[in-house]
Amino acid sequence: MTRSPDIRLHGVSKIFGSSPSAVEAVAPLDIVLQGGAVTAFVGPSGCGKSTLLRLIAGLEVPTSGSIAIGAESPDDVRRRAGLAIAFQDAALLPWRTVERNVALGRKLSRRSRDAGADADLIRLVGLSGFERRRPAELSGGMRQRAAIARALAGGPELLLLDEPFGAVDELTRERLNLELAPLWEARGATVLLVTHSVAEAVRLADRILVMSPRPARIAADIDVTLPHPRDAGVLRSPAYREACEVVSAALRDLPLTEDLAAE
Ligand SMILES: Nc1ncnc2c1ncn2[C@@H]1O[C@H](COP(=O)(O)OP(=O)(O)OP(=O)(O)O)[C@@H](O)[C@H]1O
Repeated sequence: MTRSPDIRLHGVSKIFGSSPSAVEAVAPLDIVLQGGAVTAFVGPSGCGKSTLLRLIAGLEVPTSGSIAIGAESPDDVRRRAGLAIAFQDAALLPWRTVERNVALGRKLSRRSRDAGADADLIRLVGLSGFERRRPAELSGGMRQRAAIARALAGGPELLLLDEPFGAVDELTRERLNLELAPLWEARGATVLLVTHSVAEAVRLADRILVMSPRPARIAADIDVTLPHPRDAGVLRSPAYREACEVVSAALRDLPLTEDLAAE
């Protein structure tokens, strides 16, 4: 198994629109995100987390700076289907059934995996029996789970998850957290996760970047050294509670707005 390459952001910023109504979403950022690791981004609503993920996916163009995934640009990686995205709004193709959406994820990646693996993924995300349903016939949480199965079906080296479990009930979310992690770990994939849940970030991530209010800057950079798999035993440990407290404290320490920070 070859480890996925590091992602390097050099002076990356994003400003939407132009003066006087310009919105600075991301302040110039220099970061290296380790290949093969899970990095979680947490921070206040609207601080620029999704924009950062969209920049790394090549779906937005930085206003300044550059992004490299190994020796490639995000566009190169996206074009050869080396990255997969599961965003909040679960963009499935509405005219395709669950199984055909998942199969598309596999086919686009041009990797030779058999269709049986798709069925395993559909079962894993709890959608057995719903293979022939179209997105409109599913609940919001089911659509999110189908989107995750589709994202994983291509065996991407870079997986971008933006609040992927937002509409999923707590029990299913816990099960997915536990069962999906081994899939990307086995493939050595790099995972970037945006989440509003501190518990989920600590459960899944090797590193947590706490983002400041807009424009996004890195307010805290926290390594999570808990062992994998992070099963019920780990979740009951004092070390897990301690890690959650460190992240919560970093969030509590954030200024309410950028203006307050400057005062
Ligand atoms: N296409 C766009 N055009 C103009 N402004 C945008 C665009 N996309 C995002 N923004 C603005 O950039 C800022 C950051 O948005 P972003 O979606 O990245 O935040 P977020 O941290 O992911 O928020 P949330 O946690 O609520 O999903 C917001 O003020 C948003 O209104």
